Amino acid sequence: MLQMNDLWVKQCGISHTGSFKDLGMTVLVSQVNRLRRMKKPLLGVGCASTGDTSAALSAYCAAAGIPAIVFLPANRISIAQLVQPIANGALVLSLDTDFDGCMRLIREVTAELPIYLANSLNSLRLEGQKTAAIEICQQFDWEVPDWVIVPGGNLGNIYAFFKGFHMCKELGLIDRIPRLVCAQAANANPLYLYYKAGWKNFKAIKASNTFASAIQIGDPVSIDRAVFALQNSDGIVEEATEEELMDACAQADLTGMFTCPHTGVALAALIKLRKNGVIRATDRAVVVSTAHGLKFTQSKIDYHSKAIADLPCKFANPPVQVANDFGAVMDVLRRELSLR
Ligand SMILES: N[C@@H](CCOP(=O)(O)O)C(=O)O
Repeated sequence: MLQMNDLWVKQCGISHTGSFKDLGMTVLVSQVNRLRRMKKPLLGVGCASTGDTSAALSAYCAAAGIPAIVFLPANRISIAQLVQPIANGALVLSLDTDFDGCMRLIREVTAELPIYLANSLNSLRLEGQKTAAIEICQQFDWEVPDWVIVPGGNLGNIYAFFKGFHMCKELGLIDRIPRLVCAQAANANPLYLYYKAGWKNFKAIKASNTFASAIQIGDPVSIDRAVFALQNSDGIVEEATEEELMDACAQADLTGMFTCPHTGVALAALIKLRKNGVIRATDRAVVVSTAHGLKFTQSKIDYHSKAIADLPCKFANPPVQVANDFGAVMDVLRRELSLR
């Protein structure tokens, strides 16, 4: 469909807690562990989260015996993401606000109490996350891809990728930095709007509901870093509607992947940029897959059951209800298999 022969997906979500957040959180929690051994007075480590950061923080804090405190927007994250910090023994505050509200609160709280802030405005996180960029270079034997497409919400990750590529270039391991694309959900697109306005007058927005709930963020903490990364990599910002991102996920899953909606946003951006000729058929492009699709089964079930209002769900593959009867089963098989 895209007629590309050098297209890759960098799987950053097939990891211990099922998202790329593991890369940076191991670095941050290791440092906190060291601070505690040095008897620095820390009550614990805290974050605001849309579900992945909190899962990573809780897991590594549990392993290190450090109290974790997570602020989550009530009813805005998946069940799988909610149960991760609960199971790992974190103190979970489910707040009647969105992610941006949680972020404001945790910043106020950590200014008041000796709780170490674990969101990606802490550069230790980005030091860990940048290793994905180094790995991409290494996996291509230090040949730089033309494009790297990263979903963006709080916007630390796009900067972490830039940092990783920039470091490789400084070290002489690669000769250029790939063009970065930050892909946002159209329902949560403050960076896209800023880009379209020629980087003039950034305005935080109220993010609307999106299936890509982990990037449902209207006031990203790393906005300036993201702009720096994009401006210094001849970067682009693209957006994807709910229909585009869910269709892109479903199409990708047909290849054997099991994508999360945020990866769907990046894939939808790729499809658009390929269709309008910005990305060429022969370009080497890497789409960053940020989380495991198993964290987002409800939206996939709803899609494949065609149970989403106003979404045609073009690639739905609903299960066929059949009576417990040999003839009925044979009829279905004959009908369905002739269609595939
Ligand atoms: N998508 C994030 C939101 C928090 O962002 P972070 O960059 O500060 O970790 C999440 O999973 O919580």
